[in-house]
Amino acid sequence: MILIRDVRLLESNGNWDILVEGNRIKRIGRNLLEKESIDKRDVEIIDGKNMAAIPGLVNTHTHIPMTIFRGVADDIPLMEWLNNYIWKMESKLNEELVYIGTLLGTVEMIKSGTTTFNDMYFHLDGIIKGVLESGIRAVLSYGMIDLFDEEKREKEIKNCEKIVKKIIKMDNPRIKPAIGPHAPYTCSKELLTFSHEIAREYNIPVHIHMNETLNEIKIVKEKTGMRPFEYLNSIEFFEGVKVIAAHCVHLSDREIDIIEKKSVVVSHNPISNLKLGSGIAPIPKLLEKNILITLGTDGCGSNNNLNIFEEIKISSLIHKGISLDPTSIPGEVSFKFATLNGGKALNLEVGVLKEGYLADIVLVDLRKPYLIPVENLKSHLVYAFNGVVDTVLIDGNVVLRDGKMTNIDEYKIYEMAEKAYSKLVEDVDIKRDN
Ligand SMILES: C[C@H]1O[C@@H](n2cnc3c(N)ncnc32)[C@H](O)[C@@H]1O
Ligand SMILES: [Zn+2]
Repeated sequence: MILIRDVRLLESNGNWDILVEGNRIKRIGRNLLEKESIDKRDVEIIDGKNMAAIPGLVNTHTHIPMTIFRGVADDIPLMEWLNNYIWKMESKLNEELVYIGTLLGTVEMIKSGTTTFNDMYFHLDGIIKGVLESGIRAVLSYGMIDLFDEEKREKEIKNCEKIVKKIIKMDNPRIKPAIGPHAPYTCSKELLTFSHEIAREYNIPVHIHMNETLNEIKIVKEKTGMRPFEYLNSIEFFEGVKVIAAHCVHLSDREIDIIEKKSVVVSHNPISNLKLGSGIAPIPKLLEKNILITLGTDGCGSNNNLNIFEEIKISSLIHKGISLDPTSIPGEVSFKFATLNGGKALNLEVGVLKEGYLADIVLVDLRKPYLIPVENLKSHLVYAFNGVVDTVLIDGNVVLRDGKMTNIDEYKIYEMAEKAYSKLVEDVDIKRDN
């Protein structure tokens, strides 16, 4: 058991104790050591004085191994970015490079309070290894791209089935499977239909890029005569499955109706959308409907970090700015995007500090200048905090203590990641500035 003592909570005044048993929150109360007559020899005590406890944050859209692509290709449009840089470098990836990129990404996420991420990428064995070692929680999908080629499609389908079965067989509480058709402009109708069917068969979510840029909408319209959400709806893509749609930047009213009617979950990635010049998703409009909004960072090639606190802040400020309405997207709402809503989106009992929920808990040290006056802590976590957290529990295990990873050597990972990066760029002929 672990007892976090004397810690501040966001939703109630004063200090509290949180008792963790196994991988769940057993009790939240006061003087639990006495009340629950816990034998001191059976419990690890964490001193929560001068700390606040918040639910571990949820990042609903990442490509975690892209940490080793960070900074390679800034300031260029999406299609050029994908074709001339990213997809070239990805063709050189292997399990080892992906494993290292994943480790770096999990360290970065845990140190900034993210305890669950929803990922779409390749070489899943490397990602799984990194997730297992780091102690983080993940929903993992194999990113499928067939570019409308039948031979590629068969390969993608085989890979997808293999990985879903492997993750399910692992039966690890911290790793869940999802189905990851990349996007309607890179996946054939058959591959999209396969994705829907297998997601339904295994009752697992679908994770897909949707309506990120005007260009891709034009491509889909030329191919199908419909806008992306209309096209997917026409092949019953949303029937009976939960779809997490990343981006959703350029939407028609009809598409917004489909999102609402089919309970599509939106992963709003404001920083990636800004950095790639894709646009700004109409979040205030979506909030008028019954639509679940969550937050994602996308990959480090288009952000360039995995600090979801930045998405919380900017997903509030940006909409105030473009609507000229400072009451738009209040801080409490954007904080919920990355906590309560993230847990709902992924069907995980995370994102709330509540008895019975999974023990994914983040402790923030309040003795920081930007968290004073502490009374307005809820506001600071949205508008002032830099995301550097102190202690993190995931699935009831302490993975970060006093800002240091407990179970992996972070400095060794930084070295490994530097080597991985040099290997990656030396094999690939991409023009680089320096
Ligand atoms: C899983 C696949 O998605 C690609 N990828 C990474 N970022 C984006 C983005 N913003 N939009 C579309 N695809 C992206 C990865 O580079 C990989 O090829
Ligand atoms: Zn993406």
